[in-house]
Amino acid sequence: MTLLSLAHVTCQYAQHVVFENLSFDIAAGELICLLGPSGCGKTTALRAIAGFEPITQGIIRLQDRILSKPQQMLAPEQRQIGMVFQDYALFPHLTVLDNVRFGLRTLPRAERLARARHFLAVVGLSDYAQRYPHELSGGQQQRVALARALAPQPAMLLLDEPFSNLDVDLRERLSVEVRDILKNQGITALLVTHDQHEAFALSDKIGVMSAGQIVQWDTAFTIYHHPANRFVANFIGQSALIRGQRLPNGRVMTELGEITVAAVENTCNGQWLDVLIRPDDVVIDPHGSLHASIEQRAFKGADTLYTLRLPSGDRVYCLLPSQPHYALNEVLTLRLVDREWVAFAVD
Ligand SMILES: Nc1ncnc2c1ncn2[C@@H]1O[C@H](COP(=O)(O)OP(=O)(O)OP(=O)(O)O)[C@@H](O)[C@H]1O
Repeated sequence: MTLLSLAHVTCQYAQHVVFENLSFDIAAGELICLLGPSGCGKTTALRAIAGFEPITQGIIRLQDRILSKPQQMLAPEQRQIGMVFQDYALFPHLTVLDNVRFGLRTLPRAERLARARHFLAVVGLSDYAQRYPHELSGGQQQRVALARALAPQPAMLLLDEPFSNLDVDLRERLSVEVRDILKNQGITALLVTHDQHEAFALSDKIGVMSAGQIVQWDTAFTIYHHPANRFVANFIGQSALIRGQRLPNGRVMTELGEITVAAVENTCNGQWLDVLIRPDDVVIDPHGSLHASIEQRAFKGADTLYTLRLPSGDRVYCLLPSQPHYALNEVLTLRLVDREWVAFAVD
């Protein structure tokens, strides 16, 4: 069942159109992430849904209620939408408990207290109820902000780069934790971020945005392994593009061998294609037929990302367990994994 729907929405600041004709639906219980580079319009989309920005075309609905249409905006506090911001936005002079209780003013006193305590327990902070925000770590503050947003039991939650002030390790851990909390609570949520690891960890589906448009809407797995276009291929994960030529048998001949690629629109025999090779597409195999020398390596703890130079001078990436640790300039014997490859036509 669709909970939130944006249909043909345009949003602009004076004459500057941030996006036009933006449409997507979010089903009840889904965790969706808008992911895209800085300036592509993610935050503006979130602010339009939250009721902080007017729209000049289209319609935004939450179930059967109209939230926004041109010249008509439901006030943010009437939308039944909770917000979690990048900077936590906690009240510094209120305790953790009072921060969570703050949005429940319409409830009877005892119920406010019980509800606030319940949501502090949901985010694992019951023991911190009497502390002040400055006595908490960044991750704890963000969990208080989450409890505060959940306490009024909104119809859905919007999260604006919620983990970007946290260090990388904590960011990934908290993303997974928050996903569990939201799933356990059955909350529908829309997150915006430019951090793909955050998006991967938290969301059921990702809408990749570029210049005000959604260019792919799918699971993280599909977006990573089957990007819809070159922009998505380059923006998500590490990618190498290897030139190949379509053969009469429909397969593609590349320096890495003859491979089968997924359908590419408007291609014919002899056409040049760029085949996407991910770091996990290349594996060490003593019986493999590929040889490449190590040009660079980036140690990542459990794995190492190697930049490999092929005989032609083209490069591919290869992610391997960090042991054994191969040396720079060492020549590795490799093969490609068995898969249907994604390719893009060369203009
Ligand atoms: N209040 C504003 N007035 C005018 N232009 C704005 C305003 N806010 C944002 N913009 C412009 O609108 C465009 C989209 O901004 P937006 O903040 O939605 O992007 P974003 O994808 O969320 O970027 P980031 O990841 O950097 O937050 C940008 O070109 C930005 O400069």
